[in-house]
Formats: sequence, structure tokens, C-alpha cells
Amino acid sequence: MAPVRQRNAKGANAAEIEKKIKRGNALRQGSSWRGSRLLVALLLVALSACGTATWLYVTSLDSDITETLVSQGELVSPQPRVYSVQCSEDYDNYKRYPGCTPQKCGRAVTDGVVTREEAQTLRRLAERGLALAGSEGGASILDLHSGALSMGKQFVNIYSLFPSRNRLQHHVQKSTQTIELTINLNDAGLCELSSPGSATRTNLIHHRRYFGEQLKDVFTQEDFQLYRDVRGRIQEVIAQTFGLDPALMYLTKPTFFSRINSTAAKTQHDEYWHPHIDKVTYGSFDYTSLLYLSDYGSDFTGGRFVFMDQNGNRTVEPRAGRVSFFSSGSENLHRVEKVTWGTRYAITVSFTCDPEHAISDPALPRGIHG
Ligand SMILES: O=C(O)CCC(=O)C(=O)O
Ligand SMILES: [Fe+2]
Repeated sequence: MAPVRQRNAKGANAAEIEKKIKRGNALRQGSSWRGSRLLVALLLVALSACGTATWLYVTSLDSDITETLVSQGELVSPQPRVYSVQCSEDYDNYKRYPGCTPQKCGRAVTDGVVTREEAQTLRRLAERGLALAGSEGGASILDLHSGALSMGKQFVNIYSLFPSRNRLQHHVQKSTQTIELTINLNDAGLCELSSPGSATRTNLIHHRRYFGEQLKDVFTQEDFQLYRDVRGRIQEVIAQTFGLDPALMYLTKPTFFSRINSTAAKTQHDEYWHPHIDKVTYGSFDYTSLLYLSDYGSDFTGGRFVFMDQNGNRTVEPRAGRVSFFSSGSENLHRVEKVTWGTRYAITVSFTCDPEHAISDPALPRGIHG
């Protein structure tokens, strides 16, 4: 019996051990299941956290935009779309010119004043002109009136190099900064640029020949005629919209082509995105207009124009041929978003009520025949 009991006891032990092994396996299996379930859950949490963060980021990019006043895809024609805004007190600090000084303020957009073909012609002109030089950073300008052209980290004057005098002094101006360059034309027709305050003599460059030869191909009389026509039509629509006498408003400086891309800024001149008030930045401006020469979304991304109002921001999306215009005081604080891709072209054409700040339409310098 004893051996049987023993066998039985052994048998019971073996069954117990087998049970334990099975339980152990099941437990291990269970814990590996639990482990992978935990991993999947963690992954899901991480993914949804990522998704939420991305969503928050994307919406935060847009969250400062309360309203799109005019999108690129729509066509505002023939009448401008007008948004009235209460005039700021800025104009009280200046002499008032009845029939011109803003009494009604606001902003308006029209696609009915400049055709897309005209915008394309002007854009080609901007491309050719700015290809002569251009800023090292993302924002270049070509001022048609003064001839100031971004070059590297500074500006050159493509017009002043023309008169056949030997020594010229001129000022290149953008915003509040004025650079005075003295240009000496040497016997070889090369020019030496020097600027007061810099002890070292700067560049000996073939500017005179370079721009002289290039300019003939870049600007024709027709181009300047087109600028004049467009300027006249813009003046008319501003006068109509704000109830002004167009004969009492004058083109003022600066009036320039701008080319913006996503290259990192190299100097302050490239930092076009800062909020500003045109009347403060440019002084003489009473009405600002912007003629866009390229399309938001297909020629470039970013680069929307943003009115920064107290109760939110309102955008205008550039469209080739679109004219956006507004009274230049602090009722129209604005900025341009950074361009994130592509190239954005525009022209700034602005008007003053003060005859002393009037400029004549840009024209080809004497001696250059288109
Ligand atoms: O190009 C734009 O949309 C605006 C430029 C601007 O604000 C300016 O020239 O003062
Ligand atoms: Fe501006």
C-alpha cells in the first residue's frame, strides 16, 4: 500500500507542479498581454498628445486671424469692398487740407481697377528691375521714384549714376534711414562709392556701366506709362471711396516695388513683418495703397496682409491685380505675415494731402531711351 500511496503522493505532487507550471505560464502570458496592451495604450496616448499639440499649433498659427476680409479666390469687382473704421487722432497733429485730409477712415479692397494682365506686366518689370541687384535677406525694394535698389545689405541708386557729371552726391532713403553715398566716377567710367562715417573706401564697382547697360533693357517708356495710368486709377478710386477731391491728393514717396521671399533676414531692412503705422513710418502718407502682383497660395504662402485691430486681426489675401487701400493713420495698424514659401511681389503707391510732399510720377532718367 505504502508504495501505492507514495506513487499517489508523487502523482498528486506532479499534478500540482503541472498546475503551477500552467498557472505560471498563464500568468506570464497574461502579464505579457498586459505589457503589450500597456504599450499600445501608451502609444495611443502619445499619438493623441502629438495630434492635440499639432492641432493646437496649427490653430494657434491662425488664431490671431479673426476674419479674412478678402480671400485670394474671390473677385471684388466692379465696386470696392469697403470697411469703415473710426479715424484716429493722428491727423490732428498735421495741418488739415480740406477735401483731402481723412475725415472718413477705413480700408477697402478692389480687383476692378488693375487687370491681371497689367499686374503681370508690372510684375515682370519688378522681376527684371530687382534682378539687377537685390537684398541678401528676404526683402528687396526698388523705388521707382528715387531709383533706390536693395543691394546686398544696403541700397544703391540706379538713377543717380546716369548724369554725366563726375561727382554726385545722393541720398538713398527707406523708412527713416538715410544713407548718403558719394559717387566718384573715375576716368575709366567706373565708380567709387564712399559714405561718410565709414573710414574705409567701399567697393570699386562697375555700377555705372552695369546699370547703364542693363537699365535700357529693364525699363521702357511704356512701363512708366503703365505705372502712371495705374497710379491715376488708384487715386480715383481712393478719392471716390473716401469722398475726396482727387486733384487735392498727391503721389508721395517712397513708391516702390517689393519682392519678398522666405530667405532669413540679414539686416533690419529685411524685417518687413513688424506691425507699423504708415503715417508714423513714412510721415507724409495720408492714404496708402498696395497693388499686389502675385497670388497668395499659389505664388507664395504666408505673406498675408494683416490689419491689427483691438478686437482681433483681419487679413487681406494678396491676388495679382488686387488693390488694397486705407487711411494711413493708427486706425490702420498693420503688418505682413512672414512669407514661408515662394516669392511675393507688390507695389506701394501712396498719397499725401500736403503739396509740399508731392512727388512727380517716376520717369526714366534723361539719357535712357526705352
Ligand atoms: O506689401 C504689403 O502688403 C504691405 C507693405 C507695407 O505695409 C508698407 O509698405 O508699408
Ligand atoms: Fe505699411
